[in-house]
Amino acid sequence: MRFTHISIQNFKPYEDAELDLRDGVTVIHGVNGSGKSSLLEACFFALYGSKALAGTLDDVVTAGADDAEISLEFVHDGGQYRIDRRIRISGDRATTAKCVLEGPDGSVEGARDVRRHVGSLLRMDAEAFVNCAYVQQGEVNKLINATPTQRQDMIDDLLQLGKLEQYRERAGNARLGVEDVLTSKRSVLEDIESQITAKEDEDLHARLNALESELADVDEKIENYEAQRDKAKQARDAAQSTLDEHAEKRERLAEVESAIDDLKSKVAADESERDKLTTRIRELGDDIDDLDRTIEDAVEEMDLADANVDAIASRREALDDREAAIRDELSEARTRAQGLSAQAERLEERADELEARAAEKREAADADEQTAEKAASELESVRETRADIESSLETIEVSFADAPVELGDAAALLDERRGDRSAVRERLAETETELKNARERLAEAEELRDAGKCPECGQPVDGSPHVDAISEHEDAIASLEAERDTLESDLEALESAVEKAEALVDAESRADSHADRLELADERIADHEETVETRREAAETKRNEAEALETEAAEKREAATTQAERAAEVRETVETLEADLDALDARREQLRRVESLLDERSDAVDARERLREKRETLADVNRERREHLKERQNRRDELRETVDEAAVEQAKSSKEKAETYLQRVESEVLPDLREQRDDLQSQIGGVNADLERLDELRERRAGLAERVDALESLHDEVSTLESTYGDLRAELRQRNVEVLERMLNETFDLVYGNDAYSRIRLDGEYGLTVFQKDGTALEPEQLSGGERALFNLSLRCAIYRLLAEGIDGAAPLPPLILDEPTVFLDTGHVSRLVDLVEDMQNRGVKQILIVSHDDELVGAADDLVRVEKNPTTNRSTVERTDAPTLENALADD
Ligand SMILES: Nc1ncnc2c1ncn2[C@@H]1O[C@H](COP(=O)(O)OP(=O)(O)OP(=O)(O)O)[C@@H](O)[C@H]1O
Ligand SMILES: [Zn+2]
Repeated sequence: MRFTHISIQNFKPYEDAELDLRDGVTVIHGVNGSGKSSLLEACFFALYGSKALAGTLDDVVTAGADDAEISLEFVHDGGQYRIDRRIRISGDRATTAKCVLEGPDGSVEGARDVRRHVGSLLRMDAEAFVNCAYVQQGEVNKLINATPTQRQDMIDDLLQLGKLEQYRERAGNARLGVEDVLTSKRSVLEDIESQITAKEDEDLHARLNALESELADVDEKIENYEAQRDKAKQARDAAQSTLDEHAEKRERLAEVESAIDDLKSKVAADESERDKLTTRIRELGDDIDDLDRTIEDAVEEMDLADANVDAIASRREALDDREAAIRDELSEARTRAQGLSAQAERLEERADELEARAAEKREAADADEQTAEKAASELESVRETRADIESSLETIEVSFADAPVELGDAAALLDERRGDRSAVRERLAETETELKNARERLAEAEELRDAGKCPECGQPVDGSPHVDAISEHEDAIASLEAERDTLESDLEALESAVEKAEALVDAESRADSHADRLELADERIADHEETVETRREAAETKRNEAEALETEAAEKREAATTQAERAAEVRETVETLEADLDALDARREQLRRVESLLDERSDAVDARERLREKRETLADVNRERREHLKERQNRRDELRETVDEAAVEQAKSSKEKAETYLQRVESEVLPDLREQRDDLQSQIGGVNADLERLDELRERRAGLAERVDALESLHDEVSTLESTYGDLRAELRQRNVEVLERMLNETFDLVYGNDAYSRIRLDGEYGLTVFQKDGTALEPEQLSGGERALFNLSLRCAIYRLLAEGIDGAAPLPPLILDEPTVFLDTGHVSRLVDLVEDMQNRGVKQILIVSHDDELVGAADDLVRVEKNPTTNRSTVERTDAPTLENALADD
């Protein structure tokens, strides 16, 4: 098997990488962390999916990417294969979104099916792949530290020796199964044999014979008893029929006798009934005679033409006619009485009404009269008042007789007087002022004169031009004083004149008011006079009207009395007519009585006729009965003669005997015997069943014995098979161990090339021991780090070689993959490693993939692949560089 192409997207540090892989040694190199191991992991993951991962699916998808795709192409056993996987992150989990394996036989889909298919194709699962072909980085001690059992399991598994163990186990299980069946069959066989022995000891045939002869005896007895029983039954039945016959006869006799009694009593009953009927008929005859007499009296009393229906009917018709006439008259009289009563009532009402109106009139007249009286008395007092006013007015007129003015001019006089007075007052005030001024001027002049100065101009004067002036002044004063006095007396006179005028004005105004009042009084007098007159007249008229009304009322009342009297008369007529009607009813009642008497009579006659018929019928019936009676009595006598009491007694006793016998045989003897028979039969059945069972057991024993023999030989075969598988595996393992030990020593010699150790031993239990030159043994763990790395590589290569030589034909091995094998190695040992790789190639390993940055290994490569990581994007790329020739290598140096 060889990888041919790997293509990855978003796988770990790779964004998008592709690489063709060829035969021979491919070395993948690059700096730490550039993505070398990831490239190998991608191949491994492509084959086995999540089983190839230490971590989870999420780890393979480039951080931040949504999905990763891996596609691996390889050739295997001459066929072309391709696996495509796509991992998608959905949510926070990664899932396999696509997984398809395409091969020459079609395609397989789904992660699980693809993994299984790859497992069976390569004959190894993910773990076996790691153990055999893929030496992962830093796993130097894995095989060394493993326990021998783990190693054994691992190598057995790789070499498919596990299958033999499986077969051996299956054979073992089969052996155990056979043993189980064999044991149970043997115990069944033993059980059956002991059952057979027990049955044989019972001597079943002798028992069967004894039981059968006993059964024959019992059967015979039963037959005898049954025959006896049948005879007894016949005897019992014969007696019974004799008894039944007699019983029937007696019954019939009793029937006849009771029929006779019955007839006799019926005859007697009917005879007494006939007697009763005769009495009743006679009584009815008497009743009819009585009725005839009563009817005759009534007819006579009522003066009826005849005592029959027609006479009664014609009389009833006459009565009806009479009644109709009376009723007509009555209804007329009632109407009239009613009319008259109503008239009387209406007249009374009218009289009442008229009287009431007369009373009203009288009341109104009284009221008028009163009003008139009141007006008359008021008229009187108004007249007195008027006289008073008149006299007051006269007094005032008298007071004007010596007045300067006429009545009516007082106001003008007062105005004149007041005008005069104010003129005088003015002149008086002026005069007084003039007087005052004159006096002042006199005083000044006198002063100046006394001071010798001109009293007029103030100039000093000697004596007198101006003495005259003083006297002038004194004259003026005197005249003024005189004028003033006159004015003052004038004023006084005028004052009194004004007062007088004022009194006149006052009197004049009083005279006016008296005149007004006088006018008013006159008006009132007129009013009152009119009232007195009209009211008195009205009262008179009303009284006259009242009188007239009262007269009319009296007339109406008289008429009412007349009509009421007439109504009473008519009512008397009504009563008479009603009495006539009652009399008619009484006549009718009498008619009905005669009618009912006639009915009663005819009923009685009918009844008497019916009773006579009945009596006749009874007589006929009794005649017939007597004949029957005679017949029955003859029959009874015949029956009495046939009854035989002695035969009945004998039949009774023989029936009793037969029944006692039957009772005993049927309820005791026969059931006992039958029980015995049933018991015997079931015993016989049991013995027969036992015999059958014995035959059956014998048959089964033969079958079982055969089966046990077969199982025993099968058990032997399976045991042989089991041990064969065990032996085969041990043998094969031993052979493998020997080969592996040889290859391990060869490889270790090749890579180590040191004389320190003589050899490595791999014992049958896969224990590993290293021997030093001096023969001392060392555990592999005791080796140095580098030695252990070499030892591990040797062991891995040995296993790979063993497998390659062992099974390569069946399933070509995958490429040998070494991840960083040089880690612990010094330069010398790196060249040894190169030798090992060449050796492996020479031994036919087609494809070897090595991750390394060691120059020497790089130099040994057929193909060189360079892995680089972009420091800024952190994305890895892969590229194939030319295979380094020696010159290239030297040139690089
Ligand atoms: N899921 C991932 N997404 C992105 N980068 C990843 C992821 N997983 C691993 N890496 C990166 O891949 C690199 C590891 O690659 P790898 O182990 O293949 O390197 P290497 O070349 O084998 O290194 P060394 O020489 O040290 O063995 C690391 O730098 C790591 O950061
Ligand atoms: Zn003078």
